[in-house]
Amino acid sequence: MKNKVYLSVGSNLGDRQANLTQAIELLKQNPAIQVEKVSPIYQTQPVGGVVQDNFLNLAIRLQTSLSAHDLLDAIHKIEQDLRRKRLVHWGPRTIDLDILYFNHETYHDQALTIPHPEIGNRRFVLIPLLDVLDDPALITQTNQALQTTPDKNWVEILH
Ligand SMILES: Nc1ncnc2c1ncn2[C@@H]1O[C@H](COP(=O)(O)OP(=O)(O)OP(=O)(O)O)[C@@H](O)[C@H]1O
Ligand SMILES: Nc1nc2c(c(=O)[nH]1)N=C(CO)CN2
Repeated sequence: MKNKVYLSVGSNLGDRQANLTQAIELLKQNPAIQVEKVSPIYQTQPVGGVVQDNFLNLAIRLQTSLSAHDLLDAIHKIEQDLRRKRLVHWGPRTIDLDILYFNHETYHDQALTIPHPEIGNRRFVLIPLLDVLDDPALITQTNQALQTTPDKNWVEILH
């Protein structure tokens, strides 16, 4: 059985664009994952009060035969892979992958909260997500969230 999943991906350290590209490549190399659509890359103002460099963010729509928890494990491996590689060659790099939606299922346990609780508070999630959504109900919900979100941080498409 295939599961439809939306991910949010972000990087704000090192070669941010290469980090995003490598994360997508590693997802594609997993035979249990089919990447269906990748949003454009957006440059985004850091959210959360920590003084740090601007992020690059994107969203992904994929199909997978993995369970939500197995997908989380796969995502953690990708994060570790990229961090480890960068530690060796170029010093620390960051990549973060969050599961936004997994079908229409809800998870709330020690490892996973789905839908991701911060979706509505993050323009850097909502705007790329709109580029990859193909579910009319989620498109309506996401457009509404974009209009009502308290987040005022800028998000600009990267040229
Ligand atoms: N929907 C989800 N997607 C990814 N990780 C999740 C999710 N729900 C819970 N987690 C847990 O969050 C942990 C990762 O936390 P992390 O330090 O990356 O949070 P963060 O990226 O700083 O914050 P945020 O999740 O708000 O973006 C993972 O180990 C995972 O168990
Ligand atoms: N713009 C932006 N801000 C953030 C991001 C991110 O991906 N983009 N991720 C965070 C921790 O997950 C905290 N703040």
